[in-house]
Amino acid sequence: MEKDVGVSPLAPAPQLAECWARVRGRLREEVGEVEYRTWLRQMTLAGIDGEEAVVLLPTRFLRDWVRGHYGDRLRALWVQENVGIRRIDVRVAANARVTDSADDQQAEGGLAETLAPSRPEPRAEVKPDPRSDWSAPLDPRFTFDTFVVGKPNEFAYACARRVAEKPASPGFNPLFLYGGVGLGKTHLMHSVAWAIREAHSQRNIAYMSAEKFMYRFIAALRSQSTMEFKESLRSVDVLMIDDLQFLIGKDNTQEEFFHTFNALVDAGKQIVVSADKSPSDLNGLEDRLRTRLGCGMVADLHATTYELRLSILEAKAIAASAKVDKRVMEFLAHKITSNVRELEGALNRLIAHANLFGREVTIETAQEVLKDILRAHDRRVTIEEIQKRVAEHYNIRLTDMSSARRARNVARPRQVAMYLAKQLTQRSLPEIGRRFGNRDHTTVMHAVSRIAELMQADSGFAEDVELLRRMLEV
Ligand SMILES: Nc1ncnc2c1ncn2[C@@H]1O[C@H](COP(=O)(O)OP(=O)(O)OP(=O)(O)O)[C@@H](O)[C@H]1O
Repeated sequence: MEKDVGVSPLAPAPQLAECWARVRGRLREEVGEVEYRTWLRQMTLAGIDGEEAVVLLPTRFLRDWVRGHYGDRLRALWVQENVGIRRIDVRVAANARVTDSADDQQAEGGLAETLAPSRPEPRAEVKPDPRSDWSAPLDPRFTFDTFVVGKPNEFAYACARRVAEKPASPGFNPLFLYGGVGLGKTHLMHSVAWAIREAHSQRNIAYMSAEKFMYRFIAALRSQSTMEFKESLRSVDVLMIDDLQFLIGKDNTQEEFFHTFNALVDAGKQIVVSADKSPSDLNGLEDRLRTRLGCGMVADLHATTYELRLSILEAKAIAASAKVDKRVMEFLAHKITSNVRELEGALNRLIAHANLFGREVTIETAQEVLKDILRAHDRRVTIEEIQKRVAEHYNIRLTDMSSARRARNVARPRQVAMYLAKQLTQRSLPEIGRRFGNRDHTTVMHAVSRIAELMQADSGFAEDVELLRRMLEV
């Protein structure tokens, strides 16, 4: 049970209100508009209790969230106000009401009207509002308009569009989007949510990461409010869970998700899920859940092509109103191939550099500014590629990389490949050993030091290995 909030403000209300407005304003600047509106907008100040400022929120969930995520900042900001506050207490408001209106005075964080002990209010039952409680903030940059479509993602994009236009249509429920890291799954999910929100503002959309889903579920178990949890979750029209792979191994949460999933699909609600693998490859997910996830539309976001990467860079440069030399973008699209997030990060860094020095970035400057990213990328060559290149170079069969043959003309190239695998990849010695016909890690260690020795002793051999390294790094 919550303590009753019967706190009297020490400072006169107008002064207190000013302090509180400053605290809120600074927090708003720090966390950004989207985050502020999602979590903090409904805070009200109950008053000051000795050295403690008492802040109210309308639901237990919001209270826990604000306490856990913003409690320290709130305290620090209050301390800065120099009115003797040392602690913050975040509580559920006795007569809280959840409001969705941005204009609402109380929701905008005014001084709570509930303070005066002389005016006891009955404790209202706070119904969790699925929209403000459930959904994580949507990134305003992640819309269909800003999503660049190319061969690798056109199918996923078309499916997402279709779901946004006609939620819960047969064959598209659930929509399961999957693909490697940073290929646009979250971007597409947010786009679907924005589009549905725009076309059907009355629909309740709950978008959250699987991690958040689990957090909420566990919090509900702890506070013995699982019924409330289930009811509020089942009242949404569109449930979107990002990074579902997080539920692997979390059996209880999977179970809950499975029931929610069934209840929503049976009620004709749309589910959209993203993961890093297809349902059939998500080992560790219960079979029945896997089957259900795969029975709607499954769409893969494939690895990007050079053309798509270049188009994305062009679009992002335009969006940032930045002029970036086409050759620099081509260089980036060529070099940074693994994920779009990293590509975007590199572009942003170059734009910041150009702004700082007031001149356009050249390829040479890009190489210098992005040294760390490019180096990490260069190292991302696979053991298979190394084996293939080295086998070709020494004219031996690829299978000899893993065979038991010990003849010098085979064993030496194999050692070179092991040496390069150690130098150019992040793999451990045992892992490298496994890829070379299940050899022991001491064999790899021996190969690495033997090749280093030979390179010291024989400059011709050293040049040969260096040449191979350069070829693999391109
Ligand atoms: N096709 C695209 N067009 C425009 N931007 C894109 C595209 N694909 C990815 N991005 C951008 O790349 C970044 C990473 O994308 P996103 O977060 O959606 O990836 P993800 O697949 O969800 O990654 P993770 O596996 O880490 O969850 C975002 O800034 C997103 O806007």
